[in-house]
Amino acid sequence: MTTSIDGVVSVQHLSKTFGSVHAVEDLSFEVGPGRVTGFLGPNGAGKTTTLRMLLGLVVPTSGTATIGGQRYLDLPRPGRVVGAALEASSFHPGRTARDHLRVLAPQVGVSTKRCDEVLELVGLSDAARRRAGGFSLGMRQRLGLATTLLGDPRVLLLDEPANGLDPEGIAWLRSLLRYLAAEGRTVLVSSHVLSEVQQTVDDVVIIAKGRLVHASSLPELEALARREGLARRTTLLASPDAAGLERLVAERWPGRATAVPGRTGAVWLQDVEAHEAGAAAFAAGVEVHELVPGEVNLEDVFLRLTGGHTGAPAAAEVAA
Ligand SMILES: Nc1ncnc2c1ncn2[C@@H]1O[C@H](COP(=O)(O)OP(=O)(O)OP(=O)(O)O)[C@@H](O)[C@H]1O
Repeated sequence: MTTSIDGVVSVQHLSKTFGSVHAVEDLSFEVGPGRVTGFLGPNGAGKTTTLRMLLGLVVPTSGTATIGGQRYLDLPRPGRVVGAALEASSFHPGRTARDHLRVLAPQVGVSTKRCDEVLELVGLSDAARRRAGGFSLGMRQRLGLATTLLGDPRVLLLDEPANGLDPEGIAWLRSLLRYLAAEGRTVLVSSHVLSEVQQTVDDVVIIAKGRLVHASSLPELEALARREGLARRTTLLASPDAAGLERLVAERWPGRATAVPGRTGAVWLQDVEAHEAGAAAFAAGVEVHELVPGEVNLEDVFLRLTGGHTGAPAAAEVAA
C-alpha cells in the first residue's frame, strides 16, 4: 500500500531528558523522500539521541518520532523500511564482512545474494572474505552502510557516515547518497560540520542544545547567509595538480584559503575574485579544472545559528 506519508520521517514536539540534561527539547521537523537532508549541529546538540528515538532505542520523555506515520517499534518489518547506521565499530572482529551480512540477512528477511549486492554497492567486494577486525575506520563505515542497505529500505538514517573516510571516500559517499535519494529514498545524514555535507544535501535541519534552530532547503540557507552578511565572498578553485595548487595558495593567498571538505586539490579562496585566481593559476602553470565565483561557504552562518565551534578546517591548515 502506498500512502503520501510513505518514507516521511517526522519528529513532533520531541523531548528527552537524562537526569538534569535536556538532550532534546520540543523538537519538530519533517524529512521527505527523494532528498538528502543534513541533520546538523555541534557535538552534544542531540542528534544521536534524536536518531535513537526514531529507532526506538531511547524512549522519548514526550512527543513523537515516526517513520511513514508509525513508530519504529510498530513497523511490521522494520529492516525493510529503515536502514540505520549509528556506529561504525559494532562488528564481530573475527567475522568476515560477508559473514557479518549473512548472519543479518535472515533477520532482515533477505537472501544471501543480497549480501554480495550490497558489498558491491559500497565497494567492499574485494574485502568480502576479510575479517572485519582488520578493517580501517573507513572500511567499517562502508560495511556499516552495506548493513544499512541490506533490506533495501526506503529510509536511511546515518549518523556521521563521513567520519573516518578519506577525501576519496567522502566523494564516493556523496555520490552514493545522491544516487540513493534519486531512487526515491529518504536520506537523513547527521554531521557536526556543515561544509562537509554542503555539496551533498538538498535540505538542512540544524539543531543546537536540543532545539531546532533552522530548517530549510540549502538554497534558502544560502539566501539567509547572504541577507545576514554572513556569506563569505569566495571563489572555488580546483586543480588536478593538488601540490601545485597548494604551493600557489601558500604564495599568493596565505591565510585566505579553506580546503573544500572531502576534495583534494580544491580550495575556497576568501575575498579573491575569480579572474584574479584564474590569472594567478595561469601564471604559475597550475592547470585549472574548476573556477567558480561566488560560492557560499556556509560555515559562518552555521556558527552563528548554533553558537559553537564546528571543527571545520581552519584556513591556516590549508595555506600553511
Ligand atoms: N544515555 C545518556 N545518559 C545521559 N546523558 C546522555 C545520554 N545520551 C546522551 N546524553 C547527553 O545528551 C546530550 C546530547 O547528546 P547526543 O549524543 O544526542 O548529541 P550529538 O548531537 O549526537 O553529539 P555528537 O555529535 O557528539 O554525537 C549530551 O549532553 C549528552 O551528554
